[in-house]
This record gives sequence, structure tokens and C-alpha cells, in this order.
Amino acid sequence: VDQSTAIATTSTDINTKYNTAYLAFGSNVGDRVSNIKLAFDALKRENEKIVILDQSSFFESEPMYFKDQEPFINGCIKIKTILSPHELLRVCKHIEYEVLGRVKHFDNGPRSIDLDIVLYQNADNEPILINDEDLIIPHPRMLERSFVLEPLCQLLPPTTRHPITAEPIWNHLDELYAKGNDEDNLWLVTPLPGKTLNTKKEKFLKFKTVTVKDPITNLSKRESVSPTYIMHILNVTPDSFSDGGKYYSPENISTTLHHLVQVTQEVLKLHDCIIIDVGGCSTRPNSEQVSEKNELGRVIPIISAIRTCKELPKDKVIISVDTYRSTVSQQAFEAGADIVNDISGGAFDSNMFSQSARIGGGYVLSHTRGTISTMNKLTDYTWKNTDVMEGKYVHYISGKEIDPKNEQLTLITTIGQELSVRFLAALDSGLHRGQMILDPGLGFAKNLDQNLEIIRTIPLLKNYSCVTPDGRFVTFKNLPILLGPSRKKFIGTITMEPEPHNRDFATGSVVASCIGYGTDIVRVHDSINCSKSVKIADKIYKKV
Ligand SMILES: Nc1nc2ncc(COP(=O)(O)O)nc2c(=O)[nH]1
Ligand SMILES: Nc1nc2ncc(COP(=O)(O)O)nc2c(=O)[nH]1
Repeated sequence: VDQSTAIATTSTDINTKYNTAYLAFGSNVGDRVSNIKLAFDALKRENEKIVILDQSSFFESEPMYFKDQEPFINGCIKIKTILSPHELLRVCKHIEYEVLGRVKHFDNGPRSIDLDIVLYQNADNEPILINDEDLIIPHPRMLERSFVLEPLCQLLPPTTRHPITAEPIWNHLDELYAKGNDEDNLWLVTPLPGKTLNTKKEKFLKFKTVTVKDPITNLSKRESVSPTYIMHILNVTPDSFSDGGKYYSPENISTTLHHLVQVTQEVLKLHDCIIIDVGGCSTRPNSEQVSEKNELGRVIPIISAIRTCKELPKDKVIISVDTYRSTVSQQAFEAGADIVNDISGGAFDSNMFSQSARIGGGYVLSHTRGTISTMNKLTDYTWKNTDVMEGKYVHYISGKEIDPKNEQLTLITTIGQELSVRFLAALDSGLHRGQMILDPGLGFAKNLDQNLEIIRTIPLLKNYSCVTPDGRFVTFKNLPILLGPSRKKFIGTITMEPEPHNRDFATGSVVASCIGYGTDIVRVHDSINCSKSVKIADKIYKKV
């Protein structure tokens, strides 16, 4: 009988009262993300003794203390457990040494997995303090570690206080960043399927965000400081509003590939990689929705062709599939896609979230309302929602509670609140927060002014959190944000340009503005020219 079985012979019944614990995980040996997932699987095998309730994103950081080792992947999980702190410690050690075969050479050295208990609350939600030889709770070094505090603050509302200092944990994180040590700044990494060919390392999208204090208000907020990704639009549809299927030639894929090779070579002159977003079903307002069979017939062959094309290097060409259908996304991943770009926020296909959870690739969680044919009428964002009027939601920006009825904040807090509902539905279907990219949906149930306001309030969405009426905490802190302004109607209206494909120059200006407000990925048609706008905007606004 191994130790973990011996620990918990307790059977649990419905009256079992669960304790809550927050664990910090880290790995910097081998395939770090899969080591972490193996550790999660081992925790889940503890059955009802341990239940994982929430997981942070994955963060990459340089090693602290002992520098001469590989970068770590870190994060935190929230669990409920019937185990005592010491029983839980024994399970964590069992997972580290027996399950993952960790070998400890010296303190702070390389490890395949590290599972530390950071905080522990008993069944009455009272914090448990322990100061033993083998176990100290709260973790004694948590307040000096951004790789613990940043992921932990994705799981804890800003009101949560450290049991000993009695100060909000969010404040401790701000104080840590205020010291200005760049090695405290983390990269959020979005794991993609497969491995990079040359280094055999995990494939990621990577986003670096730093906390800056406003010199006047002294408010701290998160700002992007990593290169913006270009998502190149490849509409393989004959009727797309913006390029009329210019590159749509199913019977002649080599024409499409030739075009993609040209675009990719130009973009890679200025950028490290390119995302190619393959869409087989136009989503312009009121467009007729093509059948699933036709959509598959359009997107799968081109995704396979991209993956086998020698002039499109696998490590630098990331593929997303623009679909709201789970069958299409499943087959697209089998053909080599890395990300599903679902404009519906998982609302048009009830299997999309669970499907994307199984696949484990990137997932773009977009805001919209209604359907393709009704969304244009659903642009009323004034507070009529009873949940809000009765104050059932608590909204935060940068950890500070805000009044959602404040005119300046109404649009972005409504979008934040409605995205939170989809975000929780995704988590409940098993989708990992670390897979998610947010998109407030320009042109999806928004009018012209609302599109412009969304761009201006990206910094607020980036720092948005809320507590729902049933007490669940959601934060978009650190999540990458994607915007798709390219050639859209609001650009045509402002510039009096009726032809979408004549809107590329103006799109370049909008892309620069989006980056100035902190957007992490821009979805564009004319990627060659926009790659220059992005390069300059990254230099000006992100200093990269
Ligand atoms: N970036 C980073 N650096 C580190 N340095 C030391 C330890 C050792 O931690 P321990 O005191 O819990 O063994 N863990 C990490 C880590 O997880 N991430
Ligand atoms: N994530 C995301 N995907 C999208 N797909 C299609 C369109 C419609 O534009 P198109 O028909 O020109 O592709 N816009 C978006 C967008 O704004 N965001």
C-alpha cells in the first residue's frame, strides 16, 4: 500500500467539510508543462481527497537564488481537500519524488516538479498557520516571489489578506514590483500543441507584462512590453466582406500557398513569427452561414498544405482556425492548427469549450451577443441588467473596486462582466485559463463609437476583475488581448471609404492605436504593410 493510499482511508460523504489550499507549482527540467500536467493528474488521482478548483496561467521566469539553471514554468492552483496540512504535504512530496521522480541535488536547484503549500484555510475558511521543522504555512518566501504572487492573484480577489501581515496579497505583489527588479517580471506563456522542431522545447505564445505605477494617481496597472503578434487573415471563403475571397481557390491550393509564402517571408523580416488565421465561414454581420461540410472542405486542405509546405517554417508559422464549430476545430487541430479562434465565445456550439480543453491548444474567447444576424441590433450597453443594478456583481480595475454605473466605465465593465460569464463556463468545461486569449469583439454587437471606446479602454479590460453574484472570482489580469479592426465598417465610415480592400492604410493607423493601448495580437488582412505599423508601434509604445 503506498503512502498516499495509507494517508486517506477516510471515506468522504456529502456532509464532508472541505479545507481550501493554494499550491504553488514550478518546473525547470525536461518538458516543464507536461511535468506540471502530470502533477495535476496525480493530484486528481487522489479522488475526493483533493479536488482542483482553479488553475492560474503558466508563467516563465528566470531562476531566483541559484541563477545557473534553466528558466522555470510556475503557477498556482486552488484545491479543496479533506487532508490536513501535513497529510497534504506528504501527498505533494509523494508526487514530486515517487510520481515525477524528482531528484534533489541541492537547495534551489533544478527540479522536474515542485509543489509547495502556500496558503491553507480550514473548513470554516479560517487561515491555518503552521511553523514546524518540515512545514511552514503561509509559505515563508511567498512574499518575495512574483512567480508565486502573480499566479496566486489570478485566483484570489483583491480583498484577500495575507494571514500574518493582514495586508491584501495584491498589495504585496505591487510592493514587490515597485522594487523595480526586472527579473521579477514574468512572461505569461500560452502552450501550443507539439514541440518546436529545432530545440524540441515546448511551443508557446509568450507575453511579457509589467506593473507600472501612475506617477499621479499612484495606481498600479499591468502593461504589455513584449512584441505584438500579427495574426494574418486567410479567408478561404468566396464571400468574405473584406477581401471577397481573393485568395480562395480550393481547386488550386498552390496559388493560396504562394501568396502565404510571400506574406510570411515579408512579415518574418521584422517579426519572429506569424499567426495565420484560416477562416472558411464569413462572420460579417448578416452573412449567410456556410454548412459545416463546406467549411471543412475549405479549411482542412489549406491547413494541411501549410503544415507540409517547406517554405512555411513550422516553428515560425502558427496556425489558428477561425471557426465556432467544434467539429471543424477538432479536424483543424488534427491537420496541424495550434489555436481555435471562436468569435462566438463558445456560445454557438456547446461542445466547443470541452473540445478545446481536450485539445489543449490556444483558445480565443471573444465577446459578442446574439447571432450573426441579430448582433447588430444588440448594442445597448446601458445598465439595465438587474445583477448590476442590485449591485450583485463587484467590479475591480487594477484591484480597486469601481462603480459600474460610472458613465466612463459602463461599456468595458459590461463587456468584462459578459466575458466573465463565458470565461467561467469555459473553466467549468475544463478549459484552462492558460489556454485563453481575450477578444472584446470589434464589430460584434458594437456600433462605431463603441468600437472606438473598446480600443481606448483596452488598459481597463487588461486590468479587469469581478466577483460574480454567486461569489466566483474572475480576473483578466495578464491574459493576452487580441483585436481584429482590419478593414471593418467603422474604419470605412470614418474615412468615407466604401471599399474594404481600400481601408488598409487606415487599418495601419488603427493597429498602431490598438498597440498603444496594450493589445497583444492584431488580426489583419494586409500583414505585409501592417507588419511595419506593428514594428513601429511596438518600438514607440512597448519599447521593443
Ligand atoms: N523562477 C523560479 N526560481 C526559483 N528558484 C528557486 C526555487 C526553489 O524554491 P523552493 O524554496 O520552494 O524549493 N524555485 C524557483 C521557482 O519555482 N521559480
Ligand atoms: N478573434 C477575432 N476573429 C474574427 N474573425 C472574423 C472577423 C470578421 O472579419 P473578417 O470577415 O474580415 O475576417 N473578425 C474577427 C475579430 O474581430 N476577432
